[in-house]
Amino acid sequence: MHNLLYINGEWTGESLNKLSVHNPATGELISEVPKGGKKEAAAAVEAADDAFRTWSKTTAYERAALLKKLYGLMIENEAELAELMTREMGKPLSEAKGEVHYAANYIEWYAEEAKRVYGENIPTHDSNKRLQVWKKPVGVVAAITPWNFPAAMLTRKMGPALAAGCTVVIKPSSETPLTAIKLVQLAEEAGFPKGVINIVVGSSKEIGEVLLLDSRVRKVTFTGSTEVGKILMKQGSETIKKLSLELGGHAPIIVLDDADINKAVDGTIASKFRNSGQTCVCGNRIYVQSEIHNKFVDALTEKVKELKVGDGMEEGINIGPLINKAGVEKVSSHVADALEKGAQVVHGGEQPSEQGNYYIPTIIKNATNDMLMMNEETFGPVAPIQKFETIDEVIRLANDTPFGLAAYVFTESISKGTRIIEDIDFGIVGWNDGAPSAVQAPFGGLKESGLGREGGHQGIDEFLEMQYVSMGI
Ligand SMILES: NC(=O)c1ccc[n+]([C@@H]2O[C@H](COP(=O)([O-])OP(=O)(O)OC[C@H]3O[C@@H](n4cnc5c(N)ncnc54)[C@H](O)[C@@H]3O)[C@@H](O)[C@H]2O)c1
Ligand SMILES: O=C[C@H](O)CS(=O)(=O)O
Repeated sequence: MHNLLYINGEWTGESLNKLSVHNPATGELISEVPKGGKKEAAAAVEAADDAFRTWSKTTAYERAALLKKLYGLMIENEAELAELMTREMGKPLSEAKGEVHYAANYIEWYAEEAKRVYGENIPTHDSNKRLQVWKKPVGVVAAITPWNFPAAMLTRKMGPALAAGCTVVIKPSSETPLTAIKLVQLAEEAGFPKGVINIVVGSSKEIGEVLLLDSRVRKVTFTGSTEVGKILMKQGSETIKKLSLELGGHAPIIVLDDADINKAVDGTIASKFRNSGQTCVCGNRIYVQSEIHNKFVDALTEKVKELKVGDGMEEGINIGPLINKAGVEKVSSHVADALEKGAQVVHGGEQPSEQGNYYIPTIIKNATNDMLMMNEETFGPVAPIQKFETIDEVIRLANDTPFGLAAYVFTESISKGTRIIEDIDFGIVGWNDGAPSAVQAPFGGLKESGLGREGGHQGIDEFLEMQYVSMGI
């Protein structure tokens, strides 16, 4: 099967100009994909709008059956999907296999949630009336996804949208379109009717304008940078789009003096270095209380030195390449800025060689709040450590950011942990846990990290409208 666009049940786009997909580890050309634009986006919206009339009338059980078939096909194709992800995005194969299951589990979870969309009976004030709340699918959904989790960020949207009875137009990142196209191929194989699922790859500005400005698109669900999220919010206001925004983060990791050092080190590594530090929930700044500071730095350094850097297709690799040269340049500039402002490199702090988009997993100490990496997403394998004295101080430091996605607290004290978590403004908190994400839990941020939640029973509400019905009898 070629890598094409999928619109109204047809694989199309052969005659269009192509965009190239390269392996970030080797630079090799993996595949070419048609570069779609306004025309293809408009055709996809048309197809999704037509299909909505029938798809929205299917039963929850019919939709659940198709989602379960797609789940089964994803698991059957785990190896191919994982290799595709590693080759187009760079993450180690072991992480890519994990993402296939994470992504498939969103499909399975929402196959069941489809059957639990309940309305309400409201106690009437008038014996001649009956009051009810009916739930209905919102309509045509545009799903715009990032490159760092090419499968999971798509199924976290596609799963609930389809389960609710919506139709979808997918716009994946041009860095990693192949995984998304493969998932749509599997959806076609599962038997989803034509027009229910459509995918358009290409000019994000052109495609985005169509998806955001066409009134037939009733919902836009976006995962990506806060900068782009703000653009989409402005565009969506033209037709009052329902919006879900899963945006950037800048997670603090807080380690108190009474922390279990092993939990704190293992949790920091899980949070910081997963996907080579290219996740929205990565710890971006590490605050360590003064008494435990040196012990924590030594223990973390010892573990980080064991992380192996290389091509994610090789056995035993923990840190793959960053997505592209720009990613490496951003990490290097953040490290250089920190060193200029007085930080010290404990381990790493450079590329292993000029070849490939690799960066050595890095530990930096004596970080201070004026450094770029303490304020902007580094999106790379760099762990800056700043010492603190009091709980009030670290709550102020943690909250001093426009972001509010994830945060991590390592303490064995129930009272201290509760006090900190109550006072920090983040949508997701790992308490002695560096990997909190789970399909059954609501994922999302506060402040400039986004709007709405994905995952959990809350995630399907983003694709439903409620209708209040007052019935005279
Ligand atoms: N909160 C979350 O769940 C979450 C998850 C993953 C990544 N992210 C964030 O995403 C960012 C990294 O991903 P990225 O580099 O792909 O982000 P990005 O914002 O550059 O791109 C995300 C998607 O938006 C598209 N896009 C870009 N400009 C657009 C426009 N004007 N109109 C329509 N679409 C447009 C891109 O092509 C891509 O498909 C980081 O900030 C990371 O924190 C957040
Ligand atoms: O990068 C953002 C992803 O949502 C991370 S997670 O795999 O969902 O934790």
